[in-house]
Amino acid sequence: MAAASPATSRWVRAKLAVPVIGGPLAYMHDPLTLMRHLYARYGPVAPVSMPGRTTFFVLGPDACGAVLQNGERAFVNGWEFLVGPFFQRGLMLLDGAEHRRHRRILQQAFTRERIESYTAALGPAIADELDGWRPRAAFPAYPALKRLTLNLATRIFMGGHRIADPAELGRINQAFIDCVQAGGALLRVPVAGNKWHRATRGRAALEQFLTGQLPAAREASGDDLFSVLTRVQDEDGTRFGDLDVVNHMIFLLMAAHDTSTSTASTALYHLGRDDEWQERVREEVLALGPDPTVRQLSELRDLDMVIKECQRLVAPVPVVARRAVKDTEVAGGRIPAGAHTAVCLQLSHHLPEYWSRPEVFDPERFAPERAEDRSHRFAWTPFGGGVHKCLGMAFSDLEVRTLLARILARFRWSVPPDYVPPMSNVSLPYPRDGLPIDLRSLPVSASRRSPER
Ligand code: HEM
Repeated sequence: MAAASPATSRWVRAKLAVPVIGGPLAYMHDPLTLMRHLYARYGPVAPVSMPGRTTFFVLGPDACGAVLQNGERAFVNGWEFLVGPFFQRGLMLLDGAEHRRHRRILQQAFTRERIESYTAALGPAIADELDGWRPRAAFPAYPALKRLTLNLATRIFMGGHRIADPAELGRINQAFIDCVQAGGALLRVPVAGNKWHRATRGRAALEQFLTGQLPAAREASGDDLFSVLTRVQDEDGTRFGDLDVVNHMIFLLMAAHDTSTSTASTALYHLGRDDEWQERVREEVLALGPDPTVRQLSELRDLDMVIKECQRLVAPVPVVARRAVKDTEVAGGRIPAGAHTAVCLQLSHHLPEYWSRPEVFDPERFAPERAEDRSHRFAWTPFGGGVHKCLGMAFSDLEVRTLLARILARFRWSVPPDYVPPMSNVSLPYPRDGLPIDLRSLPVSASRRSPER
């Protein structure tokens, strides 16, 4: 791979040289530059000093694939350290036999029929939400998308138990933000007002809210995820207890809205810079007529390529966390027992060995004729791999497609050609400035063909 430029290498080296907090500082400032620098300097396994520990960064698709597949059973999940207290006992934080047992039960809530029933409500729900968007210059797209996807997640996943009161929704949204942001906290004990403290309060608010709704969800026998989780069972008839349902719901609601928001906001940014692609996917969507079904949307080729390209350029989960349980070797690099390990999915998406001009927005690279994502089994891994591979992949694909299709059918937007959003990388990446876009309604003649209600 091309070495990091001398200026960026100098910059990363300067940050890394700061004792104890240099690693997190370099990561938070620019994770991709850090990963490039480490890969050029150390190869597939690079030690980085973090507060209280050394974390081994795993770089490149061979090494990432080996850790994700975990053939030697040398790794367990490493999320506990980052977000354990706030997403405790969510599926991603479980291991071994317990993880398998919970995943088997949870899978019953993500069968094809269940996903179809969740997604049937997506179109009208998104249309409702978009009614509240007021087109203008510098429309803050990121917070609008985040509100929208959290509303969708609570509406689709919690059915009748959805949060109707905007103030309550605001509190719940903030509680999720606080829990996710704690992952990047340098001080990992609660001190009044710090990140850890806010996350502890956030977790308590989420537990209180969901526990309060639980009896109604049990009674309802509805088709929403919350009710379904109270009923699903594995082949031996094992079901979740109340605490399990609450723990899984907190993780699922977080997983379901932050990641989809990230993909949708990357798409608004790149389509806002590229009129040709924006028009091309709009034409594809409008050709389906006034009310496309989720199934029709799932067959759109250009929209598919755009979404994949956005998830390549900005992986919503840039790194997944593991911990070594024995001394092991990964792609020739040594990782000692007990070491925290950061599997750098994002770097694989940007390596010129696997992608032509990797920094360019070029959805056609996913077309069958080019299929750059097939250059390596682990070249494109926004959803991870191995036993923890994302359970919500199919749902999220349909959600993001429906969301973008509805936006394309209703609005046209742009960003200045030289605008690059300043990203926060404290936890999951998001544009710190709210991603201001110039949002306009489409002329009625165009939107008449749109999938409005
Ligand atoms: C663009 C959207 C999404 C992306 C990029 C994404 C990414 C990921 C990644 C990388 C992992 C693996 C974590 C690891 O290996 O430690 C994961 C796990 C998971 N995701 Fe997603 N996710 C998305 C949407 C969703 C949605 C919508 C849901 C639920 C409705 C969901 C539920 C889960 C669950 C339950 C796990 C844990 C699986 C396990 O540990 O067995 N995700 N996701």
